[in-house]
Amino acid sequence: MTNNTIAFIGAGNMSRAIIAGLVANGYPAKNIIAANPSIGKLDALHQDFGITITQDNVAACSQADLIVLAVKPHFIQPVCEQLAKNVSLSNKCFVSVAAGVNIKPIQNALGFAAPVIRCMPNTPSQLGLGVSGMFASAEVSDPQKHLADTLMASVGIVQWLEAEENIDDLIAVSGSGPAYFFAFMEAMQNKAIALGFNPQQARALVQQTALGAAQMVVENHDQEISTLRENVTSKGGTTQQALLTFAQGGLPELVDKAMQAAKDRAIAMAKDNA
Ligand SMILES: NC(=O)C1=CN([C@@H]2O[C@H](COP(=O)(O)OP(=O)(O)OC[C@H]3O[C@@H](n4cnc5c(N)ncnc54)[C@H](OP(=O)(O)O)[C@@H]3O)[C@@H](O)[C@H]2O)C=CC1
Ligand SMILES: O=C(O)[C@@H]1CCC=N1
Repeated sequence: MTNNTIAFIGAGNMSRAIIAGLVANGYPAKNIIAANPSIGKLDALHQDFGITITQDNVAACSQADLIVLAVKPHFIQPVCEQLAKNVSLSNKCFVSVAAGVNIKPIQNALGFAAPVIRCMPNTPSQLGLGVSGMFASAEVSDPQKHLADTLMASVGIVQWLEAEENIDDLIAVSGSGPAYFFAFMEAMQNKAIALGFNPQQARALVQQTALGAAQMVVENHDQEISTLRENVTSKGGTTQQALLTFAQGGLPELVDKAMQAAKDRAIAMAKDNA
């Protein structure tokens, strides 16, 4: 498996996160190549992980077995058309991490029914704590699926999905999800500062509380999250008042609406990128 060459097209946040995980898990840096138009992020990847870098997508893909498409969604089509024109693509498998770009338009841009895997990771992948949803087109072989699984398992947990449309559901939960928690932490941090803590204290209080709460969920897997919440909530106490305020403000409905909006946006993007 580690003999396979993996090319990353686009050297931004997601590529960096996955490359960091791969190298940390012992994938040979000499078998990883990243391509990006500007040189700064490439230089950093070379220095930090020892991988091969190039500003030429075609050169990166020519030797690759697995090609990770990690550009913004609107660049997927032109990048695939460029590769189709200039690289012999038979026997190569594509992993697209782009939100809102379905397999069919990727295959259309590549000019044939290429093996394509949709993958929806998230940014905690850079710590090895990611979640990746994966869906493989019918053309993907078992060894290609295994290689893609190895790739993403190096940065977190992998969930193979039954239908491509489940990727849009997963984006709303775990793809965009880190930002929901960051937004909540930002709001808590702002109030902590308003209460008189300095910014460093406010951040320390909020981040350790978030980390502790998440770790409690992880370690108490036999308990419902609602039970952990109830354990904090003394009758007639402070937490109860805060939670009542959340409920009166419609927090559960708001979360429902926000996640639905993320899913709807993924579907709309897929129509634009069809
Ligand atoms: N960020 C996230 O939380 C998640 C992102 N995704 C998906 O991952 C993809 C990448 O996102 P992210 O890494 O955050 O984005 P970034 O903007 O960090 O990275 C995209 C990179 O693509 C490069 N690029 C632009 N045009 C080309 C091209 N023609 N050929 C090769 N490289 C090119 C850019 O280079 P330059 O800067 O030099 O222009 C940039 O470095 C998106 O499609 C997004 O939907 C999926 C899950 C989570
Ligand atoms: O916001 C986005 O579109 C991407 C996909 C999931 C996280 N970031």
